[in-house]
Amino acid sequence: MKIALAQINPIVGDLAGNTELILAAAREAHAAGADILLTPELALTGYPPEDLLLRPAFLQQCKQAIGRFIDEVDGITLIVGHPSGVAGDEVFNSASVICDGNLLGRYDKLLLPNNAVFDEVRYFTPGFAPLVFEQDGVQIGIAICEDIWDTEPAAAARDEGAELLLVLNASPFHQAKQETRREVARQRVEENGIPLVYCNLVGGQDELVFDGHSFALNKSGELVLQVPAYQNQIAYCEYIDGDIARSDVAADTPIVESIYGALVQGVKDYIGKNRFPGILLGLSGGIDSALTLAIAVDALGAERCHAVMMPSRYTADISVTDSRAMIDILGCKYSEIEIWPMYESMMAGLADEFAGREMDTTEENLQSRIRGMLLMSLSNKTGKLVLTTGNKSEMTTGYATLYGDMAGGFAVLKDVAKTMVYRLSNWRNEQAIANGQPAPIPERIITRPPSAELRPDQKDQDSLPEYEILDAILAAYVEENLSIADIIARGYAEADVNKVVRLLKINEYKRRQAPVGPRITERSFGKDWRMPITQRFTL
Ligand SMILES: Nc1ncnc2c1ncn2[C@@H]1O[C@H](COP(=O)(O)OP(=O)(O)OC[C@H]2O[C@@H]([n+]3cccc(C(=O)O)c3)[C@H](O)[C@@H]2O)[C@@H](O)[C@H]1O
Ligand SMILES: Nc1ncnc2c1ncn2[C@@H]1O[C@H](COP(=O)(O)OP(=O)(O)OP(=O)(O)O)[C@@H](O)[C@H]1O
Ligand SMILES: NC(=O)CC[C@H](N)C(=O)O
Repeated sequence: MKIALAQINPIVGDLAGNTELILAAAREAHAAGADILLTPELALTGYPPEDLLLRPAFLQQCKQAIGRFIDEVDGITLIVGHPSGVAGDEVFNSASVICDGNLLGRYDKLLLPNNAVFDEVRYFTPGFAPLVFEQDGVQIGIAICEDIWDTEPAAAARDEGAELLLVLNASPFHQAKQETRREVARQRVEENGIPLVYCNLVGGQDELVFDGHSFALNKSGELVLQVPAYQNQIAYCEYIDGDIARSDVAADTPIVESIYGALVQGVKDYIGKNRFPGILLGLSGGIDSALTLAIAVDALGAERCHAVMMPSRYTADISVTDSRAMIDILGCKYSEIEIWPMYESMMAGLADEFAGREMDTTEENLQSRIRGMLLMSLSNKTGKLVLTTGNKSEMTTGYATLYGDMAGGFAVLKDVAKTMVYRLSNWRNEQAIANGQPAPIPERIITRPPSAELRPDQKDQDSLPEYEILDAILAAYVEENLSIADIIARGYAEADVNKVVRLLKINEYKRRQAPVGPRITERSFGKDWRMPITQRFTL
């Protein structure tokens, strides 16, 4: 029995397009001799459909699409993920088994994740029974994503006679997630002694990135199929003599490469699925905007990227030289716009109001806001989306200007700490050199000390702890959820920990106004960070 896994990239809410995508996958898999086509979780709607699930018309159309699968899928058993039910009543997260004009059965997801980025209890009623169906004399059980993260659903399917478990998934990426998934799946295989096939989505959806990385484990728990990350493709494995035979096992993707891939996929799909002609960004000669541009060019091609250098009196000559050098390598559209005349004009307009007051961050922020305004004006005129460049360390400490460098539509590095910005930049350069291409990020952009260049001789580290320390404290507090005391007990200076946590707390309002950006860690400042802005808890 040949099983096809559709590692596809549906668009949330595009029921007609996704239906065609699934039908095309069924035709392709059938032509390749497959007996079964397994799709990802909620393949019909894309994942997560969020409050679309509350709209009666949406669920009604999902039902019609299932009718089309029943009418049109031919010669292959389709296992398709979709919502079922009636809005306002019971709605299930389901998988239908469809073959040659018949609906052989419907499975409803038993375990609904409601942690981290998941909200399934808001939308779905849990199912209550396993589904096991027969194909070519083999008893096949079904599970949907979270179902395999606990023991019972797989055991229930095995108790019903399943000899093989097929799992539909919408499992978003974060650092090292693939190892975790495989380990979870391996435990189910070990407990039940049956092989498992895991089909995951690929693609970006707002802040989530699905890396694909579909796989199969044989009954000994060995990896016998692994589909490469971020590839939109149909993969195949064979169930022979009671087990899955070894087929193509793609090598694991190293962490830095997998994060870079997630950022590229996130940008590509946000821009592509929202139909923007391209992107704009402010290129400063610093590492954050340089890395953001490299990612954008990899995602969209140089011709869809427009970098704008906006020097001021405080911009070092090397910032302009290095920006031009980067553009020479990447070949994207580039403009230079002097901001000092605008700054002086704004300051003249404010002179009476500011009379007798010292210079402070107001003037720094004004430069940032002029740049933000120029980029947004170019966006309005050209239809291109502005990418913001702030990283997670800056989003933690509030080291960014509202309506200034935070102005834009998609925050590429929002979940990438500054230390990871360096690792990604170095990796991208090394990868280019290894492929015989010029390194996209000029070396000096990586080696010079970071500066906002908003006043003379400014360096980020004048006002922030060293990034190594800042990022470690940030990861401990945000991702590991440790208390201030726990982090100090790890050996960090009390003053540093207190400073970082204080900055984190007082800047919640800024994060709430920030654009979405791809999630790459176990806890990003997105759906999985829901802190009150107005609050008094201090530990
Ligand atoms: N709780 C609250 N809820 C809602 N709004 C609140 C608020 N607290 C202040 N605000 C508002 O926010 C304003 C302060 O925020 P904002 O105007 O952004 O300004 P602010 O946070 O005071 O300053 C921005 C900081 O970011 C640094 N920066 C700027 C640009 C680029 C970079 C870089 O390296 O990338 C760094 C800059 O050097 C400065 O330290 C207040 O004036 C007030 O209007
Ligand atoms: N001279 C400039 N020209 C164009 N854009 C700029 C300029 N200066 C700052 N920006 C924009 O504002 C963002 C914030 O940059 P800033 O230089 O203040 O700090 P940063 O966080 O160190 O970023 P980077 O590493 O990109 O310089 C930059 O990434 C860039 O998009
Ligand atoms: N969609 C789901 O049920 C995903 C939940 C699962 N824990 C995962 O992240 O892979």
